[in-house]
Amino acid sequence: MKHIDSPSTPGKFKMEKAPYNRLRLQSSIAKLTFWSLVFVGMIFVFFYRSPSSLNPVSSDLSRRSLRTSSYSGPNFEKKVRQSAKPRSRHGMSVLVTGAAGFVGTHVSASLKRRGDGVLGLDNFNSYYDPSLKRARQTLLERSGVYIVEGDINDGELLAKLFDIVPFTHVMHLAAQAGVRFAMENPSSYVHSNIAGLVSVLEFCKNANPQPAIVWASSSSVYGLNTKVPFSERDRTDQPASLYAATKKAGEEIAHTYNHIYGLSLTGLRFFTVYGPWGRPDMAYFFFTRDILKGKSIPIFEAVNHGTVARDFTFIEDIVMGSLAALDTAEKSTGSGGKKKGPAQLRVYNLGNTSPVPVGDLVSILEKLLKVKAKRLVMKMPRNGDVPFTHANISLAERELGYKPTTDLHTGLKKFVQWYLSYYVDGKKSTQ
Ligand SMILES: O=C(O)[C@H]1O[C@H](OP(=O)(O)OP(=O)(O)OC[C@H]2O[C@@H](n3ccc(=O)[nH]c3=O)[C@H](O)[C@@H]2O)[C@H](O)[C@@H](O)[C@@H]1O
Repeated sequence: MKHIDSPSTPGKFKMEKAPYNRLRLQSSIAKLTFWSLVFVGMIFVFFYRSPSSLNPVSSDLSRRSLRTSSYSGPNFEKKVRQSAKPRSRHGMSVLVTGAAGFVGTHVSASLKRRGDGVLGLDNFNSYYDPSLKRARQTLLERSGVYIVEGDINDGELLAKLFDIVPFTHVMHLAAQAGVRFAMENPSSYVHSNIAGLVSVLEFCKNANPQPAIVWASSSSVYGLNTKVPFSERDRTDQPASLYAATKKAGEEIAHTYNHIYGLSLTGLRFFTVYGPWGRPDMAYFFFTRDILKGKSIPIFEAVNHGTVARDFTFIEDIVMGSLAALDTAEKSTGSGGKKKGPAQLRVYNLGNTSPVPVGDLVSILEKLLKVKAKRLVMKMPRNGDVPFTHANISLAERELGYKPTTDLHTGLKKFVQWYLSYYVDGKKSTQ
């Protein structure tokens, strides 16, 4: 019995008599078959049905390959090609990152309207109400702009898009925005504004032909500077928030990619952009919501009851400046990741050059909404805000023909009209 129980014991098997041996052999084959089936079954269960928590790496890979599979196929490629195709041979083919964002939507629509090809990319994150981003997407789709849903850090996806389309330009607007949120979620700023920028530049540098890149920097890079108006020649080494620090880092990274790889790079320092389809995290937007709801609104003041002011800039002026930056961008000089000669490297202020105190912004909103605001004046919290911004725009005027034409009252009137039709008449939730 002992031998039957241990059939594989070497040496002892030879000692058995012949009929008994045959019986043992049959029994061994049956057992071997049984255990082989069990083993194969276990392998199947392990690889195909294991819960993701058991193997995070492989589950992440399989998730990614599932996602990537929705980025392939003739239908996907056709939509991408069609959207990115300019109307005429001389038009641009622009990849707009952050296309479902506030500035991204307006820039994409304007480019498409004038005949350029536009492909959008956006991850539709939930930093603010994603349904607003979806509504912007619907708007763009109606005008023929397709937005691919994906992240700028997804190398496989970027490779695919650059494979399908030889973009002439990249308008890089995807970013983690907002000055104060950086204290709540610092890593999201590093992920989007630094790692994400590098990811985009890596693909641009390797592309053949290399596109010219225009991207969103920020007025916040002037940080704690006191000399006004802020000029591009001023120092930018004292940021007041992590947001500002990541935008400043972006400008240095742009220098590096221009220097090593010959990428044509233009950074636009936007000054507190506002307008229809804007961002609900910005003061003018949630002040409007809260005034209408009868809620009090916190109005910050600087030390010694000093006024806090912003160079609020209307979205249509920003769009004009952004398109002018694309139109005047020279070609990148590199090819296949190698620099062939010096390339353009530019930075411009896009502001309105007339700062308005936040209290005055509230007064304009009160008139437009015909509702008195419950003002709660308070000391500016130490959360990354700066007391004032004021752009010197002479460089953009000279080189881009940039000339803002909308004052705060006119711009807010357009915003309020949109807000009322979207949220009140359209019965959308304000959250
Ligand atoms: O120009 C820029 O670079 C930046 O402009 C805005 O940042 P910010 O100017 O701080 O815009 P808001 O957050 O809308 O604040 C506008 C003004 O309202 C003030 N504020 C804000 C919030 C609040 O509760 N109360 C209040 O008085 C702020 O101090 C600021 O002076 C954007 O949020 C940034 O993403 C952008 O990069």
